[in-house]
Amino acid sequence: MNSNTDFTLAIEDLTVSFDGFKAVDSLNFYLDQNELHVVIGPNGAGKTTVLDLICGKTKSTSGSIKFLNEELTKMSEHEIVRAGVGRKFQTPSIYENLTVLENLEISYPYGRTVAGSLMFKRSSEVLEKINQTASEIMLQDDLDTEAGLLSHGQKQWLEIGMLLIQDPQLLMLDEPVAGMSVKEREQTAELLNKISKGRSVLVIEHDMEFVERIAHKVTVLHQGKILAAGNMEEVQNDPKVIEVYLGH
Ligand SMILES: Nc1ncnc2c1ncn2[C@@H]1O[C@H](COP(=O)(O)OP(=O)(O)OP(=O)(O)O)[C@@H](O)[C@H]1O
Repeated sequence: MNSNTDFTLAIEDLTVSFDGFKAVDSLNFYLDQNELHVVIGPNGAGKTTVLDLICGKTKSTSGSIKFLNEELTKMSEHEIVRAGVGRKFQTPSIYENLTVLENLEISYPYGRTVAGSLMFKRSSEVLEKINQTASEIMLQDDLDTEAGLLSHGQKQWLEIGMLLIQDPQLLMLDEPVAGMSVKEREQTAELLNKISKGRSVLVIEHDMEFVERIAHKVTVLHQGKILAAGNMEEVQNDPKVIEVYLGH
């Protein structure tokens, strides 16, 4: 067994059964700081379930998930967010009729409710953080734009910004470029490369061109287990991976 202390995230022997069906089966998985790790694999492989387990949405049947040495399997979803885990789902959950600035402000960790944070007086510190986040997500010129008017890609970036403003040490993204234009994909690749510095990023993705652009490491899941792991080249040339996933 690895020593957990060196990793941002250390998953050991993690299993979840749904009515006897093991969606995740004795999984071992480690993530370093500054690492951008992509999980790929066929439909039903267990990718989303792994993210659900990490963020506490699904409870494990057995095994351990250590994040910065805290055991996540014992914590509620809320506690896991506060411990520094941010997760972006496929469909954006931004507030369409609020501006970009207001969306970012709502997500600032001082206010946990919409009403609470809107009533809070904006301090220069908060504004500075909002501006810094907006430029990171390429929306610095859209602070006063209603979120509903943004392009599909910009909405996805805004949601990433709403997570970034909370300074998560682990950011998880489920198919972040689905539905994006070619240009937006390129910009998202740059964005993810930037934001993996100083934290860990875990991405589920099917678009192999995008995976190639961003991944430091790739893990291939199949039937709840790791089929292969390594850098993109190793994984792409693995006959098992070609057989169950890339060859299709
Ligand atoms: N809450 C649940 N109850 C029962 N079965 C579930 C539950 N969640 C997931 N599963 C099953 O676990 C398996 C893994 O699903 P999961 O969504 O993690 O796969 P995935 O790799 O993310 O697939 P996709 O690429 O299609 O999103 C599937 O067979 C799914 O039906």
